[in-house]
Amino acid sequence: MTTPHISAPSDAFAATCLLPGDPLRAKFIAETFLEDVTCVTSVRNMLGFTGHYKGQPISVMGTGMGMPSCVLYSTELMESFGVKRLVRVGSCGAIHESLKLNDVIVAHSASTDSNMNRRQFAGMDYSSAASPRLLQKLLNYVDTQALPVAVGSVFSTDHFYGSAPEQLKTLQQMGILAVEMESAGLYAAAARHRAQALTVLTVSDNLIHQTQLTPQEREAGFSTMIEITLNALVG
Ligand SMILES: O=P(O)(O)O[C@H]1O[C@H](CO)[C@@H](O)[C@H]1O
Ligand SMILES: O=c1cc[nH]c(=O)[nH]1
Repeated sequence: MTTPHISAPSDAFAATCLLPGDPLRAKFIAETFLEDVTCVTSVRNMLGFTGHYKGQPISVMGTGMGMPSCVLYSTELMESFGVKRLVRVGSCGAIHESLKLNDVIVAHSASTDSNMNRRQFAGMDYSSAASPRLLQKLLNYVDTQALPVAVGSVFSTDHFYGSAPEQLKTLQQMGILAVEMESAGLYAAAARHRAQALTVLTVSDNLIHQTQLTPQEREAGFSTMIEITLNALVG
């Protein structure tokens, strides 16, 4: 099976696929956490892998940055490779006072300044929400293990460098935890394909205190988030 952006056998992916933005984070996750790993696609260096975690098949593939790229790869994975559970494992900029660098967030919903979802929703505002089942699975695991994970709404923006101070203030007033660039599109694409999606994030930047992780930490860090996500999914 070949799609414009993924070249792999039609059964190359597991039904559950982790989706980091960074393809090198996908490689790190595959090599660090999965067993029996095969690299199944590398078109444009957007690396995808399939292996096993605690005996269960799991794939991991980069999506690139922003909603157009993430929705493109997610759509091909759902339509042509049988992926049914899509779990974004990304980085984000925290805007909530309670959050510190490296904290883990689960996004139950995602607002956006993008027009992508409106274009597919007859000009109306779609309510982008996580799969209740996946969210429940993750929260059950987190509660059982008493892990400090924040649950709330995030903001998926088209502009990494475009956040005006007044926009951040508006987001804070609505209780948004953090800013990232994909979840609103991913949640809507999954709904359209009757698939399940969830986003788990690690705080890489604090937009209030102007602190941030290094590029190396963004590529190869985030082990806490990955372990929580994998253990929740196979539990
Ligand atoms: O670390 P990833 O998963 O790429 O996620 C965040 O990082 C990128 C911006 O640096 C955007 O894709 C944003 O959503
Ligand atoms: O989209 C993102 C991702 C990480 N940090 C940010 O500030 N924004």
